[in-house]
Amino acid sequence: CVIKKLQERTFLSKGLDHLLAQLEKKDPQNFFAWPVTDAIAPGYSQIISNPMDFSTMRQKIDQNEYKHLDEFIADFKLMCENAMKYNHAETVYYKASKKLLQAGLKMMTSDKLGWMLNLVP
Ligand SMILES: COc1ccc(OC)c(-c2cc(C(C)=O)n3cccnc23)c1
Repeated sequence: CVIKKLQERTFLSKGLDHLLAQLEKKDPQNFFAWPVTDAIAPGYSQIISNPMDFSTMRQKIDQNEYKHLDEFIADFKLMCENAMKYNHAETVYYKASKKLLQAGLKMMTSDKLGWMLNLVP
């Protein structure tokens, strides 16, 4: 019923809020906090067709755009993979994104989160 759907929705967004906060702590330099601009990364918008960053993920949580945990995980992976595509392997950004991806996926795919995987069918 509608009430149950709404309850599940807020339950999921509470869980995603918590996950996002944990992920943001793993980016102390705030390289992933905001959209990357062509001003700071020449040609970025030509190379990266689907940009993603933590502030956009926050917006999507607040607008209930994530129906499942795996959609949230897909955006997190997209954000990290963009950084590994645009930046060369020896850059601080490539290294930070590789480390963030590994630590983030480890945290999100642990069995502790099983309860979130089947929320909001
Ligand atoms: C040096 O301080 C900042 C501050 C914010 C940034 O992105 C939001 C970035 C940044 C973040 C990135 C990424 C994530 O590719 N990047 C790539 C090239 C040049 N700068 C960046 C760097």
